[in-house]
Amino acid sequence: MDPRAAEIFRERGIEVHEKPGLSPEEQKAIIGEYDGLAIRSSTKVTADMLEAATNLKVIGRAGIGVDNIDIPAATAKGIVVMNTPFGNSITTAEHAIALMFALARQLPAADASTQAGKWEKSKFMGVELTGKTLGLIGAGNIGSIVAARAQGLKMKVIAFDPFLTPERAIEIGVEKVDLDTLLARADFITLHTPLTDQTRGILGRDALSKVKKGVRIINCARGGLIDEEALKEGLESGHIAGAALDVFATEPAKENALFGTPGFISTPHLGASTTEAQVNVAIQVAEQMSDYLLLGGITNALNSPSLSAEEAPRIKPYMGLSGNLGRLVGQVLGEEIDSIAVEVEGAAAELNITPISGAVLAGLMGSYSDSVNMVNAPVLAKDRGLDVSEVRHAHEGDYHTLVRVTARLKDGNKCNVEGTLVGNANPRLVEMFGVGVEAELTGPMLYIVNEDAPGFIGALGSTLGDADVNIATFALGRRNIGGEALALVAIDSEPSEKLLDALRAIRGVKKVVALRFD
Ligand SMILES: NC(=O)c1ccc[n+]([C@@H]2O[C@H](COP(=O)([O-])OP(=O)(O)OC[C@H]3O[C@@H](n4cnc5c(N)ncnc54)[C@H](O)[C@@H]3O)[C@@H](O)[C@H]2O)c1
Ligand SMILES: O=C(O)[C@H](O)COP(=O)(O)O
Repeated sequence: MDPRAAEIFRERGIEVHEKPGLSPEEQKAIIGEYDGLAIRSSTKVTADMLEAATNLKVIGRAGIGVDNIDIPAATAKGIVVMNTPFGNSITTAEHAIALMFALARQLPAADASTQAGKWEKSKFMGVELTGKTLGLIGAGNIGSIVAARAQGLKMKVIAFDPFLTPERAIEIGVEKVDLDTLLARADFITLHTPLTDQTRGILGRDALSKVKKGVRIINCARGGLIDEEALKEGLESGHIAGAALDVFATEPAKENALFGTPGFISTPHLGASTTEAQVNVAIQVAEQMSDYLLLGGITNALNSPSLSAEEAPRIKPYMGLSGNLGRLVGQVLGEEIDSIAVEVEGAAAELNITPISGAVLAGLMGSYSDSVNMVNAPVLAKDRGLDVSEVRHAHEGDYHTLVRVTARLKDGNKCNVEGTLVGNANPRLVEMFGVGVEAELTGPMLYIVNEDAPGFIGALGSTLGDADVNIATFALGRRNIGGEALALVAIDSEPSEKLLDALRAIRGVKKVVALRFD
């Protein structure tokens, strides 16, 4: 990785250890010490390695492809995975074009022959690119840059990409076609898709049997996209005139069946290897990871919503409020919850709602599992079949800003809690289950539901006093005189089971739940 990455981490006050060339076992042995991991393509981040990553918060890929990272395993551990999706795209597109020229004019073989003193002028007859058809498989960032360069070379560009909209195809000047049409028409084929379960082997034996005779194939994306054995057979039979691979099914490719095949050209995964691209991705990955570790800003994450470093400080107090509202609902209603709605009102409606609902979920799911955060909470919630919806109300109600969490229970009933920020900074519960009650949710607390009758507060005070438990704050609310009342009592020490039983035995008490907040 370019040294600028380490410089940026250090400039921002983050200690950096550079550890090139470690074996997977050595990586696993030390990963537990680190908050962040910055990598290129050769580091494999497996579920096994992540098991030992007890402090890891973020993985930064200085590059585009993330097929070397087990993202579901990282997500399950609450680790953000980021890449730098644009930093090396021009460089990689240029490499694809370079390989296309190299194939058209057999440059590597001609160079080797000339330097060997052979002067084989008649052997190296080439083909022109002008007027030829280039087939793009994948027309995203890199594919569209390749298209623009190829159009400059007067090539006709056709593209197979199921996610390419007709409007975008017009914008980048390519004809959208299906894969079979591309295989039948293209004089040159270049691959620019990620390696996924859908794209693995996209140029397999069957597809390679359908290509136009004399086609030349370029792969600067990922090795697993092409069946290398079938490609070799196609080159040997002469049906395929040439192939240039920058990437291989197994890397480093120190041995490969394709080596030495006529018409075959290779480079050692150099697509992103220019000074400019490496500086770009190093700067981006270090800035993004530092923003996350120091400010909570999230950019280019593959498993978490974005949150700019500028917005993160404005959202931060809401995260505390929302996390505690989720925690309150989770601790009181627990397994009864069927779905959750997160509503924001007033000033909160101007903010990005996704991290707010993520914090609610993290608080709620934290009452069922350990090590829950915004990254893994949505996955854990989905696993439990918990539906989550988000609603934004621009109008201001009784409070200038409000977050409301409504839990729909399995029996169909709905319960809601609401909170605001006092002075835009201090989280405060303002309503619980339809009862107005103002409380700061902090530390150990007791939630008590009782019949509104004289004597309850005295009995509660003496029961806590007898157990030597000090009351920090006390919030009360009731539905109506003599009806159901609720109390939220912050206490200075954790309540024992014996104390909870004693509280439950007070006359008129219907429910006592011990709560814990950050
Ligand atoms: N050789 C290198 O050094 C190098 C450098 C950078 C990137 N890469 C590889 O290039 C890939 C593409 O990068 P990008 O920035 O263009 O990504 P991108 O996400 O911008 O574009 C990928 C395109 O592939 C399309 N796609 C997805 N599934 C497809 C399918 N089944 N069939 C056809 N098209 C499909 C997507 O719709 C998208 O348009 C990366 O994922 C990475 O693996 C390699
Ligand atoms: O996906 C990418 O960005 C490229 O494959 C670059 O990989 P590298 O980090 O090995 O240059």
